[in-house]
Amino acid sequence: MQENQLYRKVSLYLNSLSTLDDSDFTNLVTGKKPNDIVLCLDPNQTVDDNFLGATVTWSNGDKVEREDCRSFVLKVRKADKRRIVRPYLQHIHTVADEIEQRKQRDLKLYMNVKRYDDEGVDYHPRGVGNVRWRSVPFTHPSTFDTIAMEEDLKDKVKSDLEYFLKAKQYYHRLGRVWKRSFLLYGPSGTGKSSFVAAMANFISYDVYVIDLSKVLNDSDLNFLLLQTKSKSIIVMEELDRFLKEKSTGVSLSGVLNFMDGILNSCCAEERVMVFTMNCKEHVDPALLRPGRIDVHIHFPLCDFLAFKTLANSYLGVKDHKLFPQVEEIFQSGASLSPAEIGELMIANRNSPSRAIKSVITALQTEGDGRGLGNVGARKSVDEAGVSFRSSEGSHTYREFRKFYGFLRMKSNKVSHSQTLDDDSVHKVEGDSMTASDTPKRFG
Ligand SMILES: Nc1ncnc2c1ncn2[C@@H]1O[C@H](COP(=O)(O)OP(=O)(O)OP(=O)(O)O)[C@@H](O)[C@H]1O
Ligand SMILES: [Mg+2]
Repeated sequence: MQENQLYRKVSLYLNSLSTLDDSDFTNLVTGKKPNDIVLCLDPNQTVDDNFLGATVTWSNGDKVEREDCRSFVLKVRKADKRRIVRPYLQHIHTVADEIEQRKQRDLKLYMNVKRYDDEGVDYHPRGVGNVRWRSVPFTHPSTFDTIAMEEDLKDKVKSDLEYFLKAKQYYHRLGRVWKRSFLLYGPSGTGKSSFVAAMANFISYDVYVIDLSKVLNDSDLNFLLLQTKSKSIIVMEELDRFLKEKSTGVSLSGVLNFMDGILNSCCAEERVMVFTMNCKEHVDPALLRPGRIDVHIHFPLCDFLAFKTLANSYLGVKDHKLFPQVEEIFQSGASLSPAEIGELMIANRNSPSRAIKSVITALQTEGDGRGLGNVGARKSVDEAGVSFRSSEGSHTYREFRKFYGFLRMKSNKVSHSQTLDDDSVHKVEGDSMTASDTPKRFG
């Protein structure tokens, strides 16, 4: 049920052969970029290749009953077969990997489609095109630079991702699936989805967005996971809403297994899983334990610092005579989401004063009091880099570490077994980061 990676590599390899240019005819296909032209082997076309002195011939396989099952046929002289087939296929792997490396990965955005239509007819009878993902080019412009967020927190996430990309052996030595899970939680319009796009652009991973309303049941969810490719971010948005409203055929245990079940061992390798919620207070704690969720990131409403970042991005102003008034209103407990502030600034982008006055008015009318619970988040984000809030407001950094393990950023030379005592100072040393995999109890 998974894509045959070798087919894709042979296709890349054949389309790179110069002998394809010498053919009497071939198919010209638009590549991923509008001005890309890709030569594609025609069903009735053969193309020769030479390897270790032997001539081999490739052609397209005949159409078999499954319309989506395409194939290539390789013809090798019997006398050459034993000598060249294996090294030749290795050669194809190498060349195809080099081509992929060279190509700026054109990211794709995959969305899952329903299994049955409204009349209950199976969209994907077994064996015929049962691919449940549809893809479009992923062109979201969001980057970590465009997200108004603590620089320190962004740096921590970037180094976490960079470390993850290089940590295959480390995870396997621990007997763990090489995957990383993030929970992004916070009110609407605070940048969660934009942050996912920034992550994808940062590590050049495709994005699979699971629409739980189109998932039939737990096994259907597993089937979708089975069809995802490595080097991808799998996103489950508004998970808290779905679990609360039970507006999906997927059960809590189905989600728990999706996050950390046995299927992960074969289909979650080299994947980043991201779950977004507006509020995690009422979510089953089993869902949030390390291993299911490795990093929690809170997206608070705006405070004055975030407001200034947005004013700089949207209006190009780093300071303004109205800023003291804005700061005072934020300190009185008013707040708005970055989305709301961003929209007001875009609407008045030609006049910074008018834009800032419109934000002041909005803070005084719609934003009054919304920021009261918000201040702690900023503090815990400052301190922890990975914020953590519970129903009684935000915990201090020390409490946070007691509950959810911690991200230790330290130089390679410090042994992994060392546990940091309560008073150790966290600092980023070198580029390695190890995350404790079992919650540490301190003190
Ligand atoms: N922290 C931020 N920095 C910059 N822009 C932001 C930020 N938060 C939100 N925005 C802007 O607001 C709009 C909505 O953001 P986004 O969709 O990421 O919010 P969200 O948290 O996913 O909202 P929801 O919970 O409703 O899905 C986007 O256009 C984005 O550019
Ligand atoms: Mg969103």
